[in-house]
Amino acid sequence: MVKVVVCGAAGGIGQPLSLLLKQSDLITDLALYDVVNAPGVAADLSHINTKSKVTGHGKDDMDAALKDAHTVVIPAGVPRKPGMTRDDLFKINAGIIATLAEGVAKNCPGAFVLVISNPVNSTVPIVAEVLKKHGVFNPKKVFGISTLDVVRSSRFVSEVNPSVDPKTTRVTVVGGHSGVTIVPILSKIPDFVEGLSKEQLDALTHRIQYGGDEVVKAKDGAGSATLSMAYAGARFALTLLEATVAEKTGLIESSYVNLDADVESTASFKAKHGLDYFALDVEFGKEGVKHILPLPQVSAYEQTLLDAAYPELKANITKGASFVTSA
Ligand SMILES: NC(=O)C1=CN([C@@H]2O[C@H](COP(=O)(O)OP(=O)(O)OC[C@H]3O[C@@H](n4cnc5c(N)ncnc54)[C@H](O)[C@@H]3O)[C@@H](O)[C@H]2O)C=CC1
Ligand SMILES: O=C([O-])CC(=O)C(=O)O
Repeated sequence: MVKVVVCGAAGGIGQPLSLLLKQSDLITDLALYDVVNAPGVAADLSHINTKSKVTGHGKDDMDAALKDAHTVVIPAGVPRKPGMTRDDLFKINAGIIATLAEGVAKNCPGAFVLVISNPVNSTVPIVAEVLKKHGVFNPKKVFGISTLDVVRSSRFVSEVNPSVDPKTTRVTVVGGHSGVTIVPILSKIPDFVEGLSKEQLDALTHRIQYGGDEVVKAKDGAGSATLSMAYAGARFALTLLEATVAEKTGLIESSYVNLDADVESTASFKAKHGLDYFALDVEFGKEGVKHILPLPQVSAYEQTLLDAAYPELKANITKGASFVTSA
């Protein structure tokens, strides 16, 4: 059985994400959990003629939804409105995430946990601390989903230089998932940065760092990115399933992870910056994180971006972790 659970499945991200996951033959059971409308969404999706069996689980049915899950994807919680930062969501979403992590610890302690709910920089440490409290934390299995930053980068780069194919050009984005903590390493794209003026580089970098705000503003109070996030979340989840279920090798996605997932590769970076979590390119294996690729060589411009990211990231991590440890 390969059971995938979507928590927050009736929401703006949850519904299209569940639809995309329903396309996969690697999934045998697709469980949709939400505090509202999950049975309706499940009934609808269950008519699609692919292999997985779809079940819907309402408010009082979290344990059954999570029972024996292989992978749990979490887009549960509130999204931003114009004028808010992702950190403004902490007050409501921290408790939601902690409750779901308790459910994971109790019902599927060995599951891969993919955290979409914001603020990702803090919600991932919350999940980790709850799992630690229960003695079931495996840093190789908990992922913050920063894939949308990579997806956006590929697209935005192709808009600046139309000879770049957005589908095949992967941009490495490191750091975290909010504002200045999102650090695109554009210098790694062959022959790209050299052709840009300083103004173009500034504008592109800003657009990648604040791509979420662009959508929040355009939706004008009706929420944040949902369709592009569902695409990005499905891409991440399905790639992880290819590695863990189909045992394909050499698969890489960027993710915001606990650096202890690959101590050998990250120990000196962690010691130097005092950070427990950071988004880096991650190679997947059967058990989740196989290898965290080291921070690539960066330009002087990118070093300035990194220097701005570190303190904010550190504060976000501490806030998330202490929500659990000092509760
Ligand atoms: N990581 C990323 O790149 C991105 C993250 N997000 C974040 O994803 C989250 C969800 O966004 P949307 O789907 O647009 O919001 P939404 O409000 O449309 O959907 C959220 C769903 O979560 C459900 N929910 C609330 N409390 C729950 C609980 N305790 N258990 C289970 N379900 C619960 C709600 O009923 C709702 O259906 C937000 O925090 C948003 O900021 C959004 C876009 C990108
Ligand atoms: O901006 C937001 O609040 C949602 C998000 O994380 C994104 O679109 O990157």
